[in-house]
Amino acid sequence: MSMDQAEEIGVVTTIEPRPRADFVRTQSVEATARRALGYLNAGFSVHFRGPAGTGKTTLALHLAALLGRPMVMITGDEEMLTSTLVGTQHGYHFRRVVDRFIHTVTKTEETADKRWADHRLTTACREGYTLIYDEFTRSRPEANNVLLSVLEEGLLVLPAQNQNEPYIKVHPNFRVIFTSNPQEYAGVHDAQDALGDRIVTIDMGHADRELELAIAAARSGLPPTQVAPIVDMVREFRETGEYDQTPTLRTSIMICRMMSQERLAPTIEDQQFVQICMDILGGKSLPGGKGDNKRAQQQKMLLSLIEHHCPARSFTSVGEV
Ligand SMILES: Nc1ncnc2c1ncn2[C@@H]1O[C@H](COP(=O)(O)OP(=O)(O)OP(=O)(O)O)[C@@H](O)[C@H]1O
Repeated sequence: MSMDQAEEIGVVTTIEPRPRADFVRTQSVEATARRALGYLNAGFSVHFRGPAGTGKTTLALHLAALLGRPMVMITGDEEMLTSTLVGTQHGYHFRRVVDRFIHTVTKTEETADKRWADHRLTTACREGYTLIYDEFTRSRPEANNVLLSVLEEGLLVLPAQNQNEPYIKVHPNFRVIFTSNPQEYAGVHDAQDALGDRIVTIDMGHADRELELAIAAARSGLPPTQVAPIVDMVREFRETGEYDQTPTLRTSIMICRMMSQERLAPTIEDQQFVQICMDILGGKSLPGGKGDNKRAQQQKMLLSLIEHHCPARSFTSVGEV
């Protein structure tokens, strides 16, 4: 049964967040985490806003682990409705009464009631869980409006269909950690002013060199000396602006993990290493049309970046280090 199907019948799957063993804490990460935790402890919800691959979701999960409450997660999208967040009525509940006293008579009475099922927001508000609402600006503002009274008055107003319970009082431990990417151009709605006014927004930029290096080393298991040329190459590529899709932290992690798996040394002499870099870095640009030499120029630029940061014979293979 999928998570959505389970929710349809009123079972919300929660996660017990645990600190990740490979979570990297540099001074800059600690400083952002401390700031955000201060707001959360004061009863506010926070919003990490920044481009793709800047560590927003990872930090949100880390903070959820520090809050020590069960967690539910939602990812915003265009199809999101208030009922997807809050809950809905589903199926029929049948009741049958059979008259067993007079054997010759079978009296059957049937009633059918629609049943209400809480969805993730309602469960989190009721139980005081942490809600991570990833990419919340992909949802239409009308769907998110239900959060206004949750965050301001501490009341979750339930739809009229749920006649037994018009609203619930939000548990004092309930918090939301939002993330959004303002650079996405497709299917994103500006965060409504009213919602933005109720949450603390912290802007996240691309990781500094120290952080990118530490994350790429932690996620690949390679020593920092092996990771440094890759991180420097990706960072220089990022600065050129010569791509259609920004090479993020994930680009550094991918190349380093491939090096670790294939036991490759970061040198232009290694054909397999060069091919992996060309695949991963080259994929950041859209293919040019026939006769378009943009692609050829870009490949030349990438090769010279590789040569500059990973020159011949600068390293032995990973296995020999
Ligand atoms: N402090 C950290 N420690 C370890 N790994 C990290 C850390 N921050 C980010 N990462 C890693 O960097 C990558 C990008 O991070 P993450 O997915 O959190 O970014 P994001 O900003 O949420 O991206 P997107 O907007 O594309 O979802 C992931 O592989 C993540 O595991």
